[in-house]
Amino acid sequence: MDSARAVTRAVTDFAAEYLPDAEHVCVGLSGGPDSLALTAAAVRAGLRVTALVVDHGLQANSADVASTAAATARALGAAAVILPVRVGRDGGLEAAARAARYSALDAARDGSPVLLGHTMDDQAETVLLGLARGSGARSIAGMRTWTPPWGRPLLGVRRTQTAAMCAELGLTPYADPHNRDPRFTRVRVRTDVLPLLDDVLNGGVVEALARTAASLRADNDALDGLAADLGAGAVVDAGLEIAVLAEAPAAVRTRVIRRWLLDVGATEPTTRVITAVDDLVTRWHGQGAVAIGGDDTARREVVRTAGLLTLRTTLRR
Ligand SMILES: Nc1ncnc2c1ncn2[C@@H]1O[C@H](COP(=O)(O)OP(=O)(O)OP(=O)(O)O)[C@@H](O)[C@H]1O
Repeated sequence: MDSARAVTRAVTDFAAEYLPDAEHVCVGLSGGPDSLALTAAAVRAGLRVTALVVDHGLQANSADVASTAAATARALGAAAVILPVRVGRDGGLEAAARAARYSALDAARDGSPVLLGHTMDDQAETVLLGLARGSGARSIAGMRTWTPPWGRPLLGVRRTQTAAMCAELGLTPYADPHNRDPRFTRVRVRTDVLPLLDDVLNGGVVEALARTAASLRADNDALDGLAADLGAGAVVDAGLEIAVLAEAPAAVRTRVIRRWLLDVGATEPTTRVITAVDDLVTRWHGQGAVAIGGDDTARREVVRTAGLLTLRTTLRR
């Protein structure tokens, strides 16, 4: 029962640190080994647990998978709710399924935190993929343990441990064929790239990548703090003062710009938009504008005028 004990300990430690007052938690349960082990561990940790099982309706057997997962959760001593969702096609199937899943979990959680079964292996895959794609520090920093209402108690746990816990408890997790389908980049990273890299470097690669993520998160947090201080002094009449911004290093400037864009109502700004707005600060003299989207009725731009970045909304005819 070594793995069951280790995984349960991870959940107990997580709950003590982040949810000292919570008696009820939800668990996002796909039926796979990670979230099944998480559900069992949360019950064993003494929490009152409701397993939320999202049925994306994308595979012929999805309703059976969901009801088996829910039944297993009930047998473990948790309550279980199945949430059928309709998945659109916006931004690709995987992204649409993820968006539908998170919004269903959020709608069903009823004020409770939701624990997710991401493991150290997921973290390592995210870091490696981010590095290979030239992503910024924010995405290479990987997932956080606690971004309310989402908790990830298993980020320090290996996937081998969740599988072993399921075996120890006699649980049969669902083996999602997607998780073995080599057409998915992440699957190739998991099955081909990481094992090879681990072999070449004599082991420890997953742990090392997770350490990289953790140290980047610490650096990011420090830069976020500096940016918050600078941003507080740079906002004038809902605009951003260029002179204050221009003195700061790029990592701080771009953070102030991102925060300000969010505050003035931009949806999650892309790196391209942030870089273009930053160019208004560092390269433009006089006037300039960057489109930041909008909708059918209005066009939105960031404009540089008289030492200030401001948001301009123009109604479309
Ligand atoms: N259909 C689902 N219903 C509820 N929660 C889900 C669902 N799919 C994923 N999740 C949650 O998100 C986490 C990460 O999802 P991901 O797709 O990476 O995992 P997975 O392949 O389903 O593996 P596992 O179930 O073993 O965690 C899961 O551990 C689970 O907590």
